[in-house]
Amino acid sequence: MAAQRTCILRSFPVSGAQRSARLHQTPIALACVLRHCQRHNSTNSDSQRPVSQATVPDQQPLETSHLNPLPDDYSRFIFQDKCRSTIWSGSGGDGCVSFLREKYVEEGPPNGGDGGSGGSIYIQAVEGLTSLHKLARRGVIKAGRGKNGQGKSKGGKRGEDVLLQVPVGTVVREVDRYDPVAEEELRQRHERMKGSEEAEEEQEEQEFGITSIRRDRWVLYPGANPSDYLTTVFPKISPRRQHIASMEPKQPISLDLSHHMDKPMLLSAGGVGGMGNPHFAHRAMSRPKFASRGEGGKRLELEFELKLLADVGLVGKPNAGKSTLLRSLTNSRTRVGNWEFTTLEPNIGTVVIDNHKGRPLVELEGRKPRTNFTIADIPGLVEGAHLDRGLGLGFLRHIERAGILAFVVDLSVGDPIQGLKNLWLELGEYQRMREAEHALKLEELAWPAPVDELPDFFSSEEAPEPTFVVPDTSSTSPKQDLNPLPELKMPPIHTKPWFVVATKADLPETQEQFQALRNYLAAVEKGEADHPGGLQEGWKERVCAVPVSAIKGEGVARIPRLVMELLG
Ligand SMILES: Nc1nc2c(ncn2[C@@H]2O[C@H](COP(=O)(O)OP(=O)(O)OP(=O)(O)O)[C@@H](O)[C@H]2O)c(=O)[nH]1
Ligand SMILES: [Mg+2]
Repeated sequence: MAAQRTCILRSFPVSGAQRSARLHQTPIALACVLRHCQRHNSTNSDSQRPVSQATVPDQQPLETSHLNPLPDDYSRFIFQDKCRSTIWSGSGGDGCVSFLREKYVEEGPPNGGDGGSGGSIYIQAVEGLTSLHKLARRGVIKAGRGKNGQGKSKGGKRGEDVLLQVPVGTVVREVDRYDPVAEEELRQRHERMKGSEEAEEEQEEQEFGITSIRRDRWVLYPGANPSDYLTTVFPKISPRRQHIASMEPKQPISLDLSHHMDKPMLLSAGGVGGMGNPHFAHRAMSRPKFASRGEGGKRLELEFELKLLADVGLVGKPNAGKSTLLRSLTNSRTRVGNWEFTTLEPNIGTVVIDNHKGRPLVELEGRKPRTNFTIADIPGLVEGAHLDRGLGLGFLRHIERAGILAFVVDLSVGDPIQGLKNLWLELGEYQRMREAEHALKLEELAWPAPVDELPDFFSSEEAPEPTFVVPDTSSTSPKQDLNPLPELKMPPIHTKPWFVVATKADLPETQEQFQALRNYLAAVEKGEADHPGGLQEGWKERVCAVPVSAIKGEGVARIPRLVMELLG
C-alpha cells in the first residue's frame, strides 16, 4: 500500500486527483481516485498509444487533435464550490484633538480633523468566474482602516474598500457576526433601562470598566494622564454608522447571486470615523480637550456555496464522451481520456452562436437575443450513484439550475434506452433526496427558539427594537450552523426540457442502437411509452436524440440550434 501511495505521488503530479481527494474525502471517492491513477498509469505505460485506439479496435487510430487529445493535453481547472471566509470591514480613524496656533493667538479655537471612515466590503457576481478557490485562499479578508484626523482641520483618509468577486450562482449565507456599533447601542440601551441611579452606582462599582469603555470611545489631548479619563466630563454620544450602512443586506445575510451584477453590492459598511474636538465645543467649554474615536469595523463570518449556472447540463455515464462533446461544442480544454472518471470536477464551456459577427443567429421571442449559451460537464454517474457509488450524486447540484438537460449516451456500449432509464433513475433519487432535505430544513425552522437564549433584559416590559438584537458573538453557536441555505426557486428536475445526445455514432454497429433509441423517444413523445424516469408529469413535449461523433466533430452543429429552440 505504501508503495502504491508513493507511486501515486510520483506519477500523478498534475494534482487533479489530489485535489479531488481533498474535495471528496470519502473512502469511495478515494477508491475512485486510486482507480483513476491506476488507469492513468496504465495509459502512461503505453504512453504513445493514441487515446482512441482502445475505443476503435478495428479501425485506424484517429489522429490526435483538439477533440482527440493526448491525456496530458488539457488545461488545469482549479475548482472549489464551497468555502467559509471571515470578513472585517475597516474601523473608522480617530478624531483629532488640536488647537489653532498662530502668532499673537495664545489660545486658538479647536481645529482637530475628523477621522476617515473605514473601508467597506462589497460583493459582485461576475460571469466568467467558475470557482470559489480565489476567495477561499484569501482566508480572513480585511478592509482598510480609516486614517486619524489631523490638526488644521484635516480629515483622515478613508480606508481601502474590498471587492469580493464571485461566480454567478453563488449563495452567500451568514454564519456569525460581531458588530461593535450594535453592541454599544445595546449597552447604552441597557443602561437607560436600568435607570440613572442604578447606573451611577454601577459606575462607581466598575470604575475600571468605565475607564476602559471611555478609553475605547474617546481620545484625550496628548500628554493627558490616564486618570483624566475619569475626571473629564464627556458628552453623551450615541454610536454612529456610515450613511451607506442602510444599503447593507438584511441580517442575517442570505443572498442568492444568480445574475451577473453590473455594480457591486454593499455587504458590510466600514465604521464611521471619529469626530475631531471642534464638534464638542460649546459656550461652556470652548476648548474641549478630547475627540471621539472611530467606530470599530464589523466582523462577518460568511459561507459561500457555488452552484454552477449553465444553460445546459450534460448528464451521462463515465466514459460516455461528455467532455469530448464539450470540447467539440466549445473552446473548452477539459480533460478527455479513455477511462472512467476522467472528469473529477465540473467544467463549464461557452458555445458562441453569433460567429463573432455581432449578429445573433437565433432571436428569441420577447427576449434579448442570445449570442451564446453555457454548458456544464460534470463527472459521470454510475449505476447506484445515489448509494454513493462512483463519485455519488453530489455533482448533480451543479446542473440542478441548468435550463436544459442533455443526456449523453454511448451507442457503442450496451442498450442506450436502458442507459437513459438508469440516468433518469439516478436523477429521480437525487430529486427525492433534495425534497427530503428541504422538508427537514422546514421542520428545523418550525422549532421555536428556546427562550433562555434571549438576554435577560429582553424579558422586561419594553420590547427590543429588531436592529439592536445582536446574536451572541462570543462564540459561533452550533444552532446557527444548522440554518439552512436560502431555498432556491428552481423547478423540479423532471420538468426541465431535455434531449439525448447519442455519441460515438462513428463506431460500427451503432446504427441499430440509434434507431431503437429514436423509436423509443418518439413513442415517449406521443405518450405511447412511459417517461424514461417513470414520471407521469415529466417533460416529454419535444424529446429527441441527436446522433453525433464528437471525436470527429460530426453532427454536433445541430445541438446549438436545438438548445436555442428549447431555451426560447
Ligand atoms: N469513437 C469515438 N470515441 C469517442 C467519441 N467521443 C468520445 N470518445 C472517446 O471516449 C473516451 C471517453 O471520452 P470522455 O469525453 O473523456 O468521456 P466522459 O464522458 O467525459 O468520461 P468521464 O469524464 O470519465 O465521465 C475518450 O477516449 C474519447 O476519445 C466519439 O464520438 N467517437
Ligand atoms: Mg469527462
